Amino acid sequence: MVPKTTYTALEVTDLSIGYASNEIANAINFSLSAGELTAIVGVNGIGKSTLLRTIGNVQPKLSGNIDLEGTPLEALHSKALASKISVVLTEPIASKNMTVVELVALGRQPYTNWIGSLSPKDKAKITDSLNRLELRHLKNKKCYELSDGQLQRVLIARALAQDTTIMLLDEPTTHLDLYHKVQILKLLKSIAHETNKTILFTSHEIEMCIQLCDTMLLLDGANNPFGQPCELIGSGAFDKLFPSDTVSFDATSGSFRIEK
Ligand SMILES: Nc1ncnc2c1ncn2[C@@H]1O[C@H](COP(=O)(O)OP(=O)(O)OP(=O)(O)O)[C@@H](O)[C@H]1O
Repeated sequence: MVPKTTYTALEVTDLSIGYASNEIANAINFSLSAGELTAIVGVNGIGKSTLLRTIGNVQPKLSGNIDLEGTPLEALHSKALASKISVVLTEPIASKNMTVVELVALGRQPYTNWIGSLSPKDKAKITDSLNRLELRHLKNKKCYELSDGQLQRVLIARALAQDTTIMLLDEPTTHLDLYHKVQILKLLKSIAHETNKTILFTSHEIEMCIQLCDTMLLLDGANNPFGQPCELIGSGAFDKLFPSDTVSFDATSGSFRIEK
């Protein structure tokens, strides 16, 4: 277990995101400590994936600031960035012909030498990631032989092997059944708390996030409230998320109720 140190791992200030001149969301402000599990939630098309990709430097911001451990994102060179942020996106992977262990080993690329040979430290990180994601028995399987849930765990293992301060995941529980959704979120929580990594992910599982996350960012196209789930519930942040004649939020149980 990595000793807990609290410092600001990621700070987002007055961020505006979008595509070319098309602004999708603005006034995004939040700050994440090391060892924190945080979900970005909000309705379809509000900009959750766009925000995650912007923080991961996959696409440019429109304006505002993104600071990683006090350094502006744009001041970091790609190699330094790859040792600070790992990103798991929803796009299908091009390398399904690889074995599980080969794909996880790709996470070590920022650290390997010019011929890409793995040091004992690289091998230890790969083994640790496979163990933590319960993938040892699958390590020699081809990725195309895996179920969606198993592949999701492999992609998280690759990001974990990258050993970055911050892990970004776009909808890590899509396609999974209820049990495996909970399993993945609990796993992410244990990784964040036990290894002091900051994990930020997008999700539609708002009720699950309320129960399992340390903090949540609710993209709502207006104020984008951020805080601990209980604070967001207390401030009524979830109440207007969906049209109340269809779905309403019950603050006592922290769950949504379908209006019949
Ligand atoms: N490559 C792109 N070019 C232009 N606009 C885009 C692009 N990708 C997404 N958008 C638009 O940006 C907006 C936000 O999309 P985004 O995928 O970030 O939302 P989201 O909250 O993640 O949605 P969902 O919950 O449906 O996954 C949408 O209106 C979408 O049409």
